[in-house]
Amino acid sequence: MTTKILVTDDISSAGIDVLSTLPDATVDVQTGLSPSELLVAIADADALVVRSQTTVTEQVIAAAKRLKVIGRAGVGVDNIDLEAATRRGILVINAPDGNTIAAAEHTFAMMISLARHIPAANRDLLAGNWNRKKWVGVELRGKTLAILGMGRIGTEVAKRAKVFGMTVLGYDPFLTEDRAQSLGVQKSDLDSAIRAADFITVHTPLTKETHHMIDAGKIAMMKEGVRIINCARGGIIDERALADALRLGKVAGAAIDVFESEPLALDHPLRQCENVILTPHLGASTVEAQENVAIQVAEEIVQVLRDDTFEHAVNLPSLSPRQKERLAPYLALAEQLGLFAAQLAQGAPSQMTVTYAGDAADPDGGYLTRTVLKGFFGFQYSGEVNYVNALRYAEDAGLRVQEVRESRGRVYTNEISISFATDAGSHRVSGTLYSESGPRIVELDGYPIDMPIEGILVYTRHEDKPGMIGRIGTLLGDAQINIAGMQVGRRETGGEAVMLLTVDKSVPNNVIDEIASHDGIRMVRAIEL
Ligand SMILES: NC(=O)C1=CN([C@@H]2O[C@H](COP(=O)(O)OP(=O)(O)OC[C@H]3O[C@@H](n4cnc5c(N)ncnc54)[C@H](O)[C@@H]3O)[C@@H](O)[C@H]2O)C=CC1
Ligand SMILES: O=C(O)C(=O)COP(=O)(O)O
Repeated sequence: MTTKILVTDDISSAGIDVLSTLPDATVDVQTGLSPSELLVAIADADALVVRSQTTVTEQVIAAAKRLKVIGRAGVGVDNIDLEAATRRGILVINAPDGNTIAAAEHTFAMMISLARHIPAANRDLLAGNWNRKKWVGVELRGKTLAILGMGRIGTEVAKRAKVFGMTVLGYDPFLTEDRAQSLGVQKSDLDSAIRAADFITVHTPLTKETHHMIDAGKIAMMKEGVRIINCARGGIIDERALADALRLGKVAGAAIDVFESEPLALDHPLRQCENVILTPHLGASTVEAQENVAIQVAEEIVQVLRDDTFEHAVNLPSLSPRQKERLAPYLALAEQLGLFAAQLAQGAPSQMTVTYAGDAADPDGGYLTRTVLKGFFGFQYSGEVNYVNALRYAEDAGLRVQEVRESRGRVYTNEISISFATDAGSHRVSGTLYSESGPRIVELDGYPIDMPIEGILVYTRHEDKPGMIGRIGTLLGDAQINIAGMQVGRRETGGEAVMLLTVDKSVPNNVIDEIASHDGIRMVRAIEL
């Protein structure tokens, strides 16, 4: 089946060229689709590429039967229902730095235009006037600029403001004192920054926390005659409150590139204000930025479709090449242990502890735990569970997962252990990775075992008395099931013993039931890996 890459917003042809390099793929460019047309177009798409115009709702995601990845040729992903995509295991990637300079320069253009009334003076002159007195502006030098959100764009704006001789206050929970100092920015809290500022510019994403971060209450705290710029996202500033403050003169001017609803409605109150500069979401609209973001996102889409690799996922932690190399061998071990644990469990556990010890304990952004859960829930939901949605499956199942890291393994140089309890009992399964023989199971419910973690296994816990192993062997033999390998263990003579067998074919339920009903058998599980 050919791969379909659906592109629903205008992206640079440089990006389309990159997408077209994927063998056996069709690049289907359909811009300006209505919501119902999008539902049809997305149905058989493997990848979707958008900018800010396409709204990727839960309904769109539900209509997509094959979608693996959504690429955002730009930064903000607030037009994509991330939660719905994550639940469906769809990777969302963006192009985080391709348009940084374009957005920072647009912000600066807006700030200077506000300070010097350039658009209004231009309009006035074109109307036939020559009003030199009317358009006297202010200088940026010596003024205080508050930057709310000191990420990529905020930082570039700060650098430029410093060159213009401005005092820069930065508000961002992730701005460290050291970083602020190195940029010549004063780290500030939100209220102090907006109280002190002559100019305020926002550069956060639109989230629940930043929605209406600037509202009527915050505007009331600002200096009379403050000037406000929003080249980040509509909704960070309450537009109605801003329009009121502009009309009253509390805010001397506002330059707005992005709106709560785009395109901006004809009767929107900001259109009625004199002292505003409005642009139609042009922050990223430079030739250079559009090439950058289109190429960046297209290259990643091609990589994801080709071999599942990516760098800028929004809903999955990205790993450095070094981390990837280190983790690669542990992925099979973690997934097999998860799959083993799922078949060991009878009933749903509410708590699981995954312990990483020795060489398996390096920080990995939770990647191995996602892998364990992919195995665990993959047993029940097969192809539906992947790295993107594994944590959601755990949440939905009410499973709390705890990670423990120990610098040394109990016996081995690397160990991964999963322990959990259900109504039917507690279990713990541990594995290690031998460089020569791959993943092995090394402990089961407290008993030392050493077997490759693969194939078809039968696990029993039984009374440690003569004849048990023989009886189990006979029952399997009667069912024409050949035993290929065997490990037994016990803690003390005459107590409980365990046995792990590898067998050559699947063990039917009735054979398992027969073994279970045998005198002295306490537990039996068939486990397929
Ligand atoms: N007008 C346009 O065409 C463009 C708009 N944008 C918008 O600009 C936003 C920022 O872009 P980048 O700087 O590239 O993103 P970024 O991720 O590098 O920076 C965002 C910063 O906001 C901070 N932040 C998040 N929540 C915050 C809060 N509640 N209070 C204070 N700071 C908070 C983060 O810590 C981060 O440092 C994007 O999310 C996008 O919505 C981006 C590019 C072009
Ligand atoms: O990258 C962003 O977040 C932007 O807002 C740019 O939007 P656009 O791709 O120009 O629709």
